Amino acid sequence: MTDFVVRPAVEGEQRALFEVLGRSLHAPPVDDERWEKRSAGWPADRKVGAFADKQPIGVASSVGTAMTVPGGKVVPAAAVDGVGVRADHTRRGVLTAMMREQLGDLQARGEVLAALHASETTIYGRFGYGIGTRSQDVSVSPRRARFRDSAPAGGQVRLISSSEAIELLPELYRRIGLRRPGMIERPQRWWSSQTHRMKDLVVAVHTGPDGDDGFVAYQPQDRVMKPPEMRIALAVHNLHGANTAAVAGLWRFLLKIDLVGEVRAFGRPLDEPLAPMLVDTRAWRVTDVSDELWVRLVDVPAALAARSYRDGDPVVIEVRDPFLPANSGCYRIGPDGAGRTDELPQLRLDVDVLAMLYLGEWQATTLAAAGRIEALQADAPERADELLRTPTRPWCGTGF
Ligand SMILES: CC(=O)SCCNC(=O)CCNC(=O)[C@H](O)C(C)(C)COP(=O)(O)OP(=O)(O)OC[C@H]1O[C@@H](n2cnc3c(N)ncnc32)[C@H](O)[C@@H]1OP(=O)(O)O
Repeated sequence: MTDFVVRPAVEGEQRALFEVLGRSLHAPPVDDERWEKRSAGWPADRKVGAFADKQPIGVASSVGTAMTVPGGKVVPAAAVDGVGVRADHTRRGVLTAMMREQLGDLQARGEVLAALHASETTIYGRFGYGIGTRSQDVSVSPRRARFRDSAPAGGQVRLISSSEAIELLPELYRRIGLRRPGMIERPQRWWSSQTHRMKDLVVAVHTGPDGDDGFVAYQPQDRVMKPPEMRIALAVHNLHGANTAAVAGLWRFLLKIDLVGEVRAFGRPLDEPLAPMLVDTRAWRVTDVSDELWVRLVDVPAALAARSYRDGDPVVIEVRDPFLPANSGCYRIGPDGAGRTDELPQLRLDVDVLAMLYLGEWQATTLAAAGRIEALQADAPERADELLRTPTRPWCGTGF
């Protein structure tokens, strides 16, 4: 029996919904001071609420953004950023009802994709989300990390204050931040939500031949400043460059800072080309690889039409989308683009699996071998790989 209602939140309900979210994520209660800091970044707009006896018991929030897709187009997208259900109301279908309401809202707004960072991998597949990007955490030893003569060099790095960072980074990110599939525009609200964090971070900017072209934000950790040990670790939370030279320049900077025993970087692209730049490749140690962005094709025809495809024989894919059935059907993808077709399918897959292929993270052959794709023609997975291949790994690089 449904004993709750799900509807868009209205003005005045924000704080109670924020509390529901916080509690579901085991955050401390929201006092006035904390709410003061967060309220501007938590408007009623784009919040779906669930209510039982008029009390809020669930929330699903999103922010409007845009995402780069393979080929370089940037499409309207939703960053789904706050989902929680009160612990005494879970497993009764509250999230399912909120997801239905939210996806309907995103469709109405004309958003082609939705994306989120999942707290658990078992939640979102049923709503059509699949792992669209993965990332790695690395630990680098500055003592061992010597760059080869062939590694990109040049450029300058300067430290800036947190108030300069608040001024400069939004514009810099706007110029350099959409270069890979999976990267998203950072709305002003995102930057505002980072303002209080920025004070704890050290920020450095890289300048290349065409001006500022990269930045890194890091934080000292595990401080040991007692002889004979004088060491800290640096935790890198954000490192973006317009090109490989800028990324390499920022890494060179981090790895030559005095008194640093380890540089830990979180959520880096899987194809960050740093290890092969080093004389001792084991100085670059991957400590974790995990799902980064879960992606949902909200409008499958528009999403497939927006990305580019490589040369190769076209493939007909049957997509099953029980949650948004209008997306279901057969699509022909080929070097000239993609669209609906009446032709017989050669591959059959669920919409969450299409999301795994869409940005180029996974190969159709891998997912067919795993039983996630049904190959109705034996060579169709290989042909799909050819068409969908991307020159760089997709990566988001923005937490939300
Ligand atoms: C983008 C983000 O914000 S990620 C953060 C997500 N939030 C959290 O992790 C906070 C803590 N957890 C919660 O608030 C809730 O448990 C939620 C939001 C994850 C799920 O809400 P619920 O209302 O319980 O989900 P709902 O009842 O609609 O479940 C739908 C299905 O998903 C399954 N499911 C839901 N949550 C989980 C989970 N954490 N692990 C495994 N299965 C799950 C249910 O068993 C159910 O399966 P069924 O359809 O086979 O019966």
